Amino acid sequence: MRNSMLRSIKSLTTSPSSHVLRRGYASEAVPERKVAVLGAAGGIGQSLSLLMKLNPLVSNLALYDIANTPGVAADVSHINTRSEVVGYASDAELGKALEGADVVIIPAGVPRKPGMTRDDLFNINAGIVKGLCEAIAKHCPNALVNMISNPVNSTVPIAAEVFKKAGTYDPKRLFGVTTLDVVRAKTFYAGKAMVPVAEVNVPVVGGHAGITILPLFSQATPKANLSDEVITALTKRTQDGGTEVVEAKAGKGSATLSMAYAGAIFADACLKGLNGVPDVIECSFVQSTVTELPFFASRVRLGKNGVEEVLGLGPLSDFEKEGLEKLKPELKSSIEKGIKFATQ
Ligand SMILES: NC(=O)c1ccc[n+]([C@@H]2O[C@H](COP(=O)([O-])OP(=O)(O)OC[C@H]3O[C@@H](n4cnc5c(N)ncnc54)[C@H](O)[C@@H]3O)[C@@H](O)[C@H]2O)c1
Ligand SMILES: O=C(O)C[C@H](O)C(=O)O
Repeated sequence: MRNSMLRSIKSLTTSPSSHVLRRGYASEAVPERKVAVLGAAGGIGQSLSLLMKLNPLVSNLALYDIANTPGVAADVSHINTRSEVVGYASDAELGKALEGADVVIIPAGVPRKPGMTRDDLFNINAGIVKGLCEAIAKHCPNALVNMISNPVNSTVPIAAEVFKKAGTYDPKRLFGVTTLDVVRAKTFYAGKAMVPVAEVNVPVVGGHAGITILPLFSQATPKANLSDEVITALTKRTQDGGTEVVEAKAGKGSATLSMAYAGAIFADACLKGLNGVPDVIECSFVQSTVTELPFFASRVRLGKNGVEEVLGLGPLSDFEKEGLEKLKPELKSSIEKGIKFATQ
């Protein structure tokens, strides 16, 4: 389909039945914000598009995929919330999808099957991410980029190199989405610590694959007196959380629903930061000087320009210090693999 506008339906901005809109418009002016989802018709993309349609901070939602976009865009566009939804279905329409975007979320690419590592996705996903980032550099160089496509430890460095080559790189605007690791760590911790899950906070640092995922349960709140054995088991479960889902889905892909939830939380934090909401803090895989590695996930303060501040690791237990040293060689090599791919 050549026409770039597959579906464009303005939401019912005056509908008295919309609680979301009443909340959004009652007392404060909400700025216009465009969010683009690249890979919007996929397992993550569909649920994430739904969740972004429910977000009152979004005024324009651009849904892009190389397959099945019209149906997803038409479907999501019928929801009576603030944002206007437009679907874009081919490479020729990617520029229009990106134009004016404040936040670009990328869940495009293939997922794992049982027995695969995230790095096994590199050969296909590296090229997909590179192409999409070239288009971002051209059409919305100032957007905050939320990279979901795996292997995140390599796709973020690929994006950075593409942007450097285009002369648009701003490390404050590039994020690897590691929120799902935090979501899992919170859930698993709450179960063992017997505390209300909604009150739990756990930083997760490092990267997003196996042992590079390092949850800092010594800093978890509310505090609980968990044994070393339980902490070791919680750490392993968090590191293997993706594999747990891949195996349960038995060949039908990897985490999509929990990832969409996590992606929506992270994009919402980016939008809040852009809108000047103070003290918005999330963990993310960003350019970093927290360790000697050029990219590293840690807590990040978000603001009007993206990353306001990359926060340090805080005090680590001996177990976490050991985990930190163990993860560095693997993370380093994944970062270097991404850089090499993009610069060759
Ligand atoms: N960061 C994380 O925590 C996390 C969590 C879960 C999954 N993932 C990763 O997210 C990616 C997507 O997973 P999924 O389950 O949604 O896969 P999926 O196969 O269900 O969906 C991927 C979508 O990407 C689309 N696509 C492929 N090439 C594209 C391109 N060039 N431009 C636009 N769209 C394109 C496909 O058409 C498809 O609709 C995988 O790489 C997966 O490993 C990351
Ligand atoms: O495990 C995967 O392959 C997908 C994702 O990275 C996850 O953590 O669920």
